[in-house]
Formats: sequence, structure tokens, C-alpha cells
Amino acid sequence: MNWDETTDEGAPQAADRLVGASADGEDQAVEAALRPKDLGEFIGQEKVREQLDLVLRAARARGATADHVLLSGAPGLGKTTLSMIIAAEMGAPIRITSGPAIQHAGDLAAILSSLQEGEVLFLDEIHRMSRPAEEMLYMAMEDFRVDVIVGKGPGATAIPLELPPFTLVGATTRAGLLPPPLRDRFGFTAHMEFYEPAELERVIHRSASLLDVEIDTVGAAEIAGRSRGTPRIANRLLRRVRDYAQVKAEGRIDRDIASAALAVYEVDGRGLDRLDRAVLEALLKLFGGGPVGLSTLAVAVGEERETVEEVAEPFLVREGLLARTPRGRVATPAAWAHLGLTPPQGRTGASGQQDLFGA
Ligand SMILES: Nc1ncnc2c1ncn2[C@@H]1O[C@H](COP(=O)(O)OP(=O)(O)OP(=O)(O)O)[C@@H](O)[C@H]1O
Repeated sequence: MNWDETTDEGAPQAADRLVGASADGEDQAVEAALRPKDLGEFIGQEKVREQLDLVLRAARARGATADHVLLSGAPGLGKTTLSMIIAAEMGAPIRITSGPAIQHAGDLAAILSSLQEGEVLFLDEIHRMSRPAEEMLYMAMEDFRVDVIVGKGPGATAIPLELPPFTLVGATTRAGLLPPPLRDRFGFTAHMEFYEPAELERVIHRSASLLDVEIDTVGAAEIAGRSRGTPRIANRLLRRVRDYAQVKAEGRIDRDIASAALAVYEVDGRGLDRLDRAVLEALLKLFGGGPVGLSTLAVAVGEERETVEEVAEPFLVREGLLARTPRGRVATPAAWAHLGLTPPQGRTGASGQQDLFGA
């Protein structure tokens, strides 16, 4: 396997975030050991697994290279893992790179021309590739050919270069940002959903056994419930709980140990961390539940606007704790309940707040 570059999500990440979905250095080192190696080991995503299984079996039966695959979904849901599984199931090598690493068409031409027949090319964050590279990719995906431009201006010539058949696995957190001509060139497209708690429990039991950690069912459920639907976060929380258990409980994880450990790391029962709670608390305690503008909210919690908008809010919105309305950010009834606060009485008027409470 070749790694051309480690990936980054391009979004601001609050430093040291235990519940951040992007991989940090420690994750990258441990993740290799925890990755499922074939479709049978891959937990959850039943539909994607079933469909992909058919695509790969059919390609193998034909003795052909598998169709190009597009995987979309939030960070940490298993896109890289699936791309490696595709290569393993096809008995093919894999080459890993990412959109931001390919700034010039020449960068892509160099990668494509060095692929072996049947190789899987995993292109993470494919939506962040430069336009000229993207256009080169169209032809490479469809005809296994690229035109390498030599020279500049009127004297420039295009030299066609034949490529061996390969399988492109593109991954994106933002499928909507892909231009239709690129999207249409994938033979198989799969959207990866957040995982159910029961699936994350299985991920945690599997990882615990690989890491040789003793954990009971309720301990795993406790971690799963705080993992924000994301296997990467589940594995990271498990590692922190393991540390705590080693120091305090001879390495055994049960519900009390999991819950006490995650309290130390300030990850609450629903998976909110300090930043998430600071945003909610400001919204409720300083602004009566809103509506309040994003910039004001960011100043109140002492963070950049982008950090609040891109790091904290998506999960709060997903959890139904915060709503983005045209008049500003508004807390939902569930937010008041989660922080154990009572909403002020007699709120009337045309605010988003009233709509949410009236619903
Ligand atoms: N279905 C799954 N079953 C078991 N473990 C999983 C599953 N999906 C992901 N994981 C684990 O979660 C970790 C993160 O997965 P992976 O790196 O594939 O996510 P990703 O979607 O590619 O993230 P990114 O978008 O940040 O690159 C890996 O260690 C992997 O072992």
C-alpha cells in the first residue's frame, strides 16, 4: 500500500477534541490495527455492504476490474476502511491519496501512469481536487487514458497516454459538491450513515478484543452512547476509558468505570464535550435560548465563528438540540432538558423559539 499524503478535512477542528471525527496522529497509528480486513468483519452499513459485495463478486466472476466506487459520508464512518476492503476483496494493491494533494493535472498524471493493472486508487476528499485534475480524471475513469499536455500556448501538444484498467474509490464528506460529470462516472455510489448504538457496541467489543481489553456489555453500551454515531470516536473513547481502567480498576471496563472515565474527559452521556456544552449553555443562559446571531454566540464562548459553526453546531443540530433559523441560532426544548434547565415562561412573538416550543 502507498500513502501519498495524510488527509485533512479542511474544516477547523478545536484542538485536543476527544469527540472530533477527524483522525489525529494517535488514531492513525492505532487505526491500522483496528481496521476490519474484509466485508464480513465490517460492522453495520448493511445495504452498502450487501450492494458492494454484489459489485465485487460480479467483477471477480468476470475476471474484470471493479467499477469505480464513490463513498460519501461524515469523517470516521469507515470510507478508508472500505476502500482497503475493496482492494483486499479484489486481491489488488491499493494506492492512497487525497484531493488536496493533487493540485495540478501533472500530479494526477504521475499517479495514474504508475498504477498497476487492477489497482485500487483511493482518492479521499475528492471534492477538493483542482479543476484541471478533475477534468483529467473524467477521461481516465471512462477511457483509461489521459492526455498529457507538453509545452505551452499555441505550440502545446497533447500526448495520449494509455492507462491500465484501475478502480477509483472516491471518498467525500460533501457529495453535493461534486460536479455531475464526475459523479456520473462512478458505477457504484454509496452513502454511509451514522451508526446505531448497537452497531457501535459491536465495534467496541471487536476493538476491545483486538486491544486485549476486558469490557462488559453495559460498559460497551455506555461508550457507544457517547460516540456520536462514529466508529472512529468509539475507538478513541475506548482507548481513553482503557487508560482509566488500567489505573483505577485493574484494566476491567464496566458501566461505572466507563462513565467515570468519560466524566474525567468531559464527554457527557449524549456525547457532547466541553465546547458543545459551552455553546448550548451560552445560548440558554445568556440569550434565553435565542434567537442569537452566530458571531455573538461565538464571542460569548470565546471561539472563532467558524469553530462554532463547523465544529460544534453540526452535532448539536443533528441531535435536535439547536436549530439554525433565519433569525439566528435557537435552542430546542431538548436542549433545555439536556442541561437540566427550565425555559423562561411566557415567551411569545414571532421568534423561531416560539415555533419550536409550539411544535
Ligand atoms: N464498520 C466498521 N466496523 C468496524 N470498525 C470500523 C468500521 N468503520 C470504521 N471503523 C473504524 O473506525 C476507524 C475510522 O475509519 P476510517 O478511517 O475508515 O474512516 P473514514 O470514513 O475514512 O474517515 P475520514 O473521512 O476521516 O478519512 C478505523 O479505525 C476503523 O477501524
